[in-house]
Amino acid sequence: MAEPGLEIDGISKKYGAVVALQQMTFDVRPGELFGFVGSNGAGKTTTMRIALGVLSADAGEVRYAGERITHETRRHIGYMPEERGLYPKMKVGEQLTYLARLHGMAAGEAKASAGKWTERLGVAARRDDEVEKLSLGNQQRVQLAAALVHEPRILVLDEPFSGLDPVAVDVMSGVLREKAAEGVPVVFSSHQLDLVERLCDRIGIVRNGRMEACGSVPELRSVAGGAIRLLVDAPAAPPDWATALPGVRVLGREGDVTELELGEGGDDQAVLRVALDTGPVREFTRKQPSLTDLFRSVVSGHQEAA
Ligand SMILES: Nc1ncnc2c1ncn2[C@@H]1O[C@H](COP(=O)(O)OP(=O)(O)OP(=O)(O)O)[C@@H](O)[C@H]1O
Repeated sequence: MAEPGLEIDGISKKYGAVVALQQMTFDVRPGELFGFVGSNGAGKTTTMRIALGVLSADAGEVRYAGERITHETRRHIGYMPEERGLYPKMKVGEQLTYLARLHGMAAGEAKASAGKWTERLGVAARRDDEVEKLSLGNQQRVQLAAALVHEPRILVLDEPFSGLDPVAVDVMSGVLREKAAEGVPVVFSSHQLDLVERLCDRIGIVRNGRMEACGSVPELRSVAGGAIRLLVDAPAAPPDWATALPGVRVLGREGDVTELELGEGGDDQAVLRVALDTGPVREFTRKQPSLTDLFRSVVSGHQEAA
């Protein structure tokens, strides 16, 4: 069994009559980048707040390295809250140094760490500016620096990528990969599913406060099952070339590319032979469902992906 990292075990939470979490369970292993995805209101922020200890659970347990998480362990979590929590009137460098000191770093070490992370996140030139004078994207870089400045052993980030430009996304992705490579369990929530698919080792899909599906993208695909789709680029083929094939449903055609779904009795080799009979075949590929397709299928409760 893999070494335990951050474990969320059977967490339930109600806000008055609103059920926010029902037996939420998953784990983030050391060195793993875990993507936490779900519709608005699914329960991601609530889970993260409970992991951090700013909110208490009605039931369940959060563990780190096999032990129930305590006030002391929580000091080693780097957290990026959804509602961002910087002091707008404080200078970037001073603020980061202050936050590192709050987490127990010595003065010199805190200053050096603030310097290192502003450098790494591309905001070193803004160190002496007040946070409120920075653009939103740069404030977000500082917010990530605030989560990292005390060199945490666990990273919990609530939508760290929202509103970032593509370069900032690359910087942020690089830093998260680096922290994971150092053995830190990293969990972040996001609605940017392409990015989550590219970046994460495993993904948890949340629906109505429950973990509905959890695993790597190939694992999620194999659980979802579903029909095989083919893309066939046959430039000389007439528009109806595939309509009479048994077990084949034509989903659409864009330019020379026809998208097909194989059902009962459908045979990809028969499709290829018929396509070749029409002339050249430039592309013949199986189309894998993307994380967005899998998400839709889990959230809507249907196997059919868009
Ligand atoms: N302070 C609160 N008081 C009452 N209900 C709340 C409170 N915070 C969250 N909720 C409710 O709990 C549920 C889970 O919300 P949560 O913010 O955890 O979802 P989320 O997955 O982070 O959503 P989003 O993607 O929109 O940020 C929702 O039904 C929400 O309305």
